[in-house]
Amino acid sequence: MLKYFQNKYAMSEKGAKDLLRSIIWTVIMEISFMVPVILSFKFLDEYMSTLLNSSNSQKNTILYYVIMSIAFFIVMFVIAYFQYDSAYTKIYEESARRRISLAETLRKLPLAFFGKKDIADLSSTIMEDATQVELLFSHSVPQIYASVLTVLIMGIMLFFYNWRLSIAVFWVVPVAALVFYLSKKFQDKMHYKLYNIKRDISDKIQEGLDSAHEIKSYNREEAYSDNLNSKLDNYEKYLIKGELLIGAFINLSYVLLKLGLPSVILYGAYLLSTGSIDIFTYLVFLVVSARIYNPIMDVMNNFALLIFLNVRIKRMKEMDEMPRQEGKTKFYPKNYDIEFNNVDFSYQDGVQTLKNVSFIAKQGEVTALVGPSGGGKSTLAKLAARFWDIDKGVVSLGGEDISQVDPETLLDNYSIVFQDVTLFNSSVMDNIRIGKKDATDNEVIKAAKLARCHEFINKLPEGYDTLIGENGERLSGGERQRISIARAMLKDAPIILLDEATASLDTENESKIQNALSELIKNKTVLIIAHRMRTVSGADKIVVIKDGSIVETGTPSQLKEQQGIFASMVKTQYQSN
Ligand SMILES: Nc1ncnc2c1ncn2[C@@H]1O[C@H](COP(=O)(O)OP(=O)(O)OP(=O)(O)O)[C@@H](O)[C@H]1O
Repeated sequence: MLKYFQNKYAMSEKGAKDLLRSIIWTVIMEISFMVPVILSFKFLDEYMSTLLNSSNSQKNTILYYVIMSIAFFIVMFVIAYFQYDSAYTKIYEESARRRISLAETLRKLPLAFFGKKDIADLSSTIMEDATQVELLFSHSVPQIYASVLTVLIMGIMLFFYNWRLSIAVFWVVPVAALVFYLSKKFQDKMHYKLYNIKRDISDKIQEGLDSAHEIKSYNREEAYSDNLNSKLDNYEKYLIKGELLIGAFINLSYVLLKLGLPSVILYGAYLLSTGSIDIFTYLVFLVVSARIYNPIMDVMNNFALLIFLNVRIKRMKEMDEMPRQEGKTKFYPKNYDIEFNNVDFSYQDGVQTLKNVSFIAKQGEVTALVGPSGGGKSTLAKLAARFWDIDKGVVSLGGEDISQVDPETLLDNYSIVFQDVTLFNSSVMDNIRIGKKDATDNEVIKAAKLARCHEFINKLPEGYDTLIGENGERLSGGERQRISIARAMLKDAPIILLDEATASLDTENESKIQNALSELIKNKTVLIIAHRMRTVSGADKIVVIKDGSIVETGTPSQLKEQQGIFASMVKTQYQSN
């Protein structure tokens, strides 16, 4: 049972145990709710017979039942306490564990996995799905299982008590269940469809938020909102259709269930008149049939939620099963040479991005990756830092295969400056300090000066303490890039990856930064991607990548002599300048 819960609901062992405990307590609580009414009838039955027999034991009977009632009240209180604790407190603990484990999974996913579209999806899995699952587990799942068990236990007990009346109580259950079962396939389909439409809408909204500038500048607002509106209309249409049809099936099942009570009244009255049962038995069955259908209705009510839960759990499982990157957390390479050895890589099955790539980026040298757009330069740089794991071959650092090293440990050795700089809505000081958590203010300022940031930071309203807005919206492209360079300066790691690092800088700033970078990169392994040939002319080695393969390697002067792609790129750029 525990294993079943663990697999079905992607739970920890402790969570599965708590769920089982919660189900048991809910069953005990459901059954205990019937006891006071039965106790009252028992009391009435005995009290009446003592009255009729004019016996003297009336007082004793009352006292006995008062004590019983108080004792039972206490027992019910204790049961309710344990039920609450197991269904809420413990389930929330599991939920916290689930969120932590999802977040932990995120840490271990390949870094490059976090494309923009995926982020909307991931955050909805962590926040919305986890919240819904939490609600379902505290409010519905234990109740559903408990309801089924309660009906089973009560059914068996009643059957032994009086099988004929039990049939009158329970004949409606399989009939209602059949109608319900027949509608299940339809409900499944409806929920799946609705869920996907909803996800599609949140993706669309996220896309709108991410590309608000582009939408405005290309006058695409109307097209965007028409598209979103039609998706919302579609969602509403399905929602109404689904609610109506599901409601119709569920109500039909309810009506069928309700036929149970009149069956017991009529058949019980008949049995009573023939003397086959006594009045107490008749009353007990009336009480039971007034209550027993509630748990069954609960199951039906919550069944749709269970189907919905399955969809969400499936997504969580998918996330849990994504390939994680792990490896040793102690890593001391003997040098910082990066070597690609016969590397194949593809983002998607069937579309090979890199083919049989081999080259070395040596420590103390600047290795420049150049080539036509889409050739695979950025991909190569990302693979050098294990943003993805490769399909074939080896990428090694200091002779050690990086796929065996924990990505966080590995990245300690890298300073990375990308085209798209991510800044956080905190102070400039904190944004630079990301490069080195324990850096002093003076160290941050020194790095900022080297990256030519100091001047513009001082002009900000509160200098280094200025909050720079969501993703640095208050800074220009060049300023953001310089902040990113300052981070790299501060981190001062032995390997430097520069992806178009100076693309958004004006000529004056670019040359200043080039000087600063030349300080930074001394005796380091530098892998630089640059389109501008001026940037790479000082490189020690050029690697030309075209269509995912290396087509030329050598020093700039060697390649110029070869009259190949590099030479023609240099020529074209100087002509256009
Ligand atoms: N995350 C991704 N998922 C799928 N395909 C991708 C992804 N990133 C890049 N690609 C594809 O891989 C190929 C190589 O892209 P890459 O960005 O490495 O080229 P590049 O040489 O750096 O291009 P550019 O100079 O234009 O930046 C391209 O065809 C690109 O469409």
